[in-house]
Amino acid sequence: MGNIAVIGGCREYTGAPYFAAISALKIGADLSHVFCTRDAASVIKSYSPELIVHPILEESYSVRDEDKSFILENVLGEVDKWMERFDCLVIGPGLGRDPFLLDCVSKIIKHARQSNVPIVIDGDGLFLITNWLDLVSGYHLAVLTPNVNEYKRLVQKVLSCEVNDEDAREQLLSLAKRIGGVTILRKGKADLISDGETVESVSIYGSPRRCGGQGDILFGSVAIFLSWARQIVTDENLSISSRNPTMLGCIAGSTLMRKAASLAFENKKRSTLTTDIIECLGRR
Ligand SMILES: NC(=O)C1=CN([C@@H]2O[C@H](COP(=O)(O)OP(=O)(O)OC[C@H]3O[C@@H](n4cnc5c(N)ncnc54)[C@H](O)[C@@H]3O)[C@@H](O)[C@H]2O)[C@@H](O)CC1
Ligand SMILES: Nc1ncnc2c1ncn2[C@@H]1O[C@H](COP(=O)(O)OP(=O)(O)OP(=O)(O)O)[C@@H](O)[C@H]1O
Ligand SMILES: [Mg+2]
Repeated sequence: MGNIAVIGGCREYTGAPYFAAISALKIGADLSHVFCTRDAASVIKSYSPELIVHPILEESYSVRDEDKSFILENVLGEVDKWMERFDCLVIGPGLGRDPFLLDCVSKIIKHARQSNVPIVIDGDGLFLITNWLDLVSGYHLAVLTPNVNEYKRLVQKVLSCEVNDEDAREQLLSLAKRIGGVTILRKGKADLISDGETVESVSIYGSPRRCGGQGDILFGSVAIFLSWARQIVTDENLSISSRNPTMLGCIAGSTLMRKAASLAFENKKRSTLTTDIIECLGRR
């Protein structure tokens, strides 16, 4: 039922990549890998024996200038060894913004694209692509999942204007079109999703609580649902829909995340945490 790889996790953030990877696993993925920095790896491993953790990324502070190209090659070699086994790459949870690290990640995105592996990008991955749009522009298997701030930065950069909530659907449609038909899931009170062709909205009741990490559950979920939707759409015998698999993945991920958050809130009220929501992913 799919293998997912999360590229993220550095000295500051170890929760975000864990939330994304464990969510994919709990929803039904066979394996979840995490590619992170050395500092983050043993912390992430200690949260769960279920995850496969690769401590291969490096931040500038731990690398001498003369070693950078060698390390870059090494990182790419390690990720490439696994690339063909991945059904989706999840890029950005807790990645941080170190320039050398982001340089490595942009090369990983290029390789994933060459191999036709879908990529879901969030958090610091969005910071990277907002500055280097060519990395995803025109790639139909790319999904961006911006929160309120990340969306604002994307709109300013790509459309050279401010966010227009009066005409939210039209603006999202033109944004997705301008980035060459990538799929964008704009998170908020209602989640709006567009691939530049159509716009869908998911507004089932979620949770009034906003604990950090809910976005990470969401895009771990989108990754696994998108890989299933892609199999269904491409397998003639299973064909139940001609819809864009990235749109289907976003709709399913958003619906499940909101439902799980509402179940968790019924129980834990204001003290609901991301781990409580993850516990509800498999509930009915
Ligand atoms: N435990 C962890 O390790 C976590 C790490 N995270 C990582 O932290 C880094 C920064 O992510 P952030 O999510 O802080 O991104 P940003 O730095 O863009 O901050 C988003 C802020 O906007 C606020 N916000 C959300 N919806 C809003 C609305 N409708 N109106 C007004 N404010 C709103 C949020 O409360 C948050 O403070 C990323 O690398 C991310 O992956 C987060 O995913 C949270 C959990
Ligand atoms: N006002 C809201 N009401 C209900 N659900 C919401 C609201 N805002 C966001 N959500 C839901 O919470 C999930 C995460 O969105 P959010 O905007 O919190 O992302 P984020 O800031 O990236 O989160 P994170 O803290 O994990 O980085 C989305 O699935 C979205 O549907
Ligand atoms: Mg986020």
